[in-house]
Amino acid sequence: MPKIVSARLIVTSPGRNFVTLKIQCDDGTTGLGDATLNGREMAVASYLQDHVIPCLIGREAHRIEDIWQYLYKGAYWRRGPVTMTAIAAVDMALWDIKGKVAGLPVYQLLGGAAREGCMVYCHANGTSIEDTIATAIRHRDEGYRAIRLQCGVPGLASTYGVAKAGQRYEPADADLPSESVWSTEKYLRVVPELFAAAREALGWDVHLLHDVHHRLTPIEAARLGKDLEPYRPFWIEDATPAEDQEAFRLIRQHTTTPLAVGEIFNSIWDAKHLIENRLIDYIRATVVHAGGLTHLRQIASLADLYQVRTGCHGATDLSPVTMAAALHFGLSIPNFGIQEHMPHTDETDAVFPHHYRFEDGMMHPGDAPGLGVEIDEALAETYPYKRAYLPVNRLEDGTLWSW
Ligand SMILES: O=C(O)[C@@H](O)[C@H](O)[C@H](O)CO
Ligand SMILES: [Mg+2]
Repeated sequence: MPKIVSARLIVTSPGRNFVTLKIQCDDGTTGLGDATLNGREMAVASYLQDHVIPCLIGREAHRIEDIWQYLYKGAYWRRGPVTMTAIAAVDMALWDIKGKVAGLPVYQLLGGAAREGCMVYCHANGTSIEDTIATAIRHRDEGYRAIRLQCGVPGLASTYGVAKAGQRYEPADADLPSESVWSTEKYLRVVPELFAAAREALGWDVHLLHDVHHRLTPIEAARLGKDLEPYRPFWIEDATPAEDQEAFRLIRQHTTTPLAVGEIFNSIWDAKHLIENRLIDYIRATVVHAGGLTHLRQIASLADLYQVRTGCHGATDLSPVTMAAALHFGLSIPNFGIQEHMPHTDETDAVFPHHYRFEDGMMHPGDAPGLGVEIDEALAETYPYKRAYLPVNRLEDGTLWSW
């Protein structure tokens, strides 16, 4: 049985910041785990370095469940994004090690392929409706079967998910959070126009998605869901802030547009009420922020009882290690729905050589043992950490609203 002899962190910024945990065993096997918590990266790095790594040394790497329970229950302070991201990093690295020792890709350890590949959706972000649709057409021609549409809002400056000409939002350049102005009224006028134009231009054979980024009230979200119904969106995401989960009942009473929630969830307890009350259709919890494969599997199993499917978060602030883990997971579970795919920069792909691949709108994790991702540490060192944040938004009168 391989024993853990060392564990260390690699922090690199080849476009965005990534925190990676590398665990090494006495037989020489190494495993990688993603520990990236966008905008709060160093908090997780410290949690691992100062508190978790000392507890790992000498443990049997194959005892994944026991180590998970030890880190979760032993912390006393259960749940929370920092804790659960740190546990996720350890968990991913241990599955990677188990796969390498067994000579099997992780999806085989999870039960084997339940489908041929994972359908992914990409992003079409534009400054205008025309611009967004031109990007969407390009992505469809690349083979994507599902596309998330976000466009600039006339009269508003750009913010995350809403771009304006000459003001494209660049998170990695912001040393402090940038501030933008938000207007729900203006936003709610443009999204149905975008979807109408998109169906006109793209037809009905491609799935269309939209992310609201938690910026609406329940009745506004209900209105948006109804307005989009004629265009059959695959989902609207994060329609309202999910702290108030009963809000989704109100949205549901008004619209059959499918709802996706959960990229900021870190525990099955965040998702339980929404799933058991059938208030959502897709759960977006991810490997990296929801306690790793060990815990995400529990969330997906609960969701499966209620025909809620997965739609895991996959933005570029989740590292290629998470992308690989998500694909092993998605390939093997019964209730996979869709996986987000925002391609990383070439620099990031070079730092994290990997075996996953995109073909014909689907992704596959590949058949290399373990997760199938490595890290080029010398190259990683050439991209030092740079503090970076998501933006914040205020209403036109200055009230702080959302990110
Ligand atoms: O659904 C998405 O891809 C966005 O909401 C991203 O999650 C955001 O950049 C934080 O990672
Ligand atoms: Mg989102």
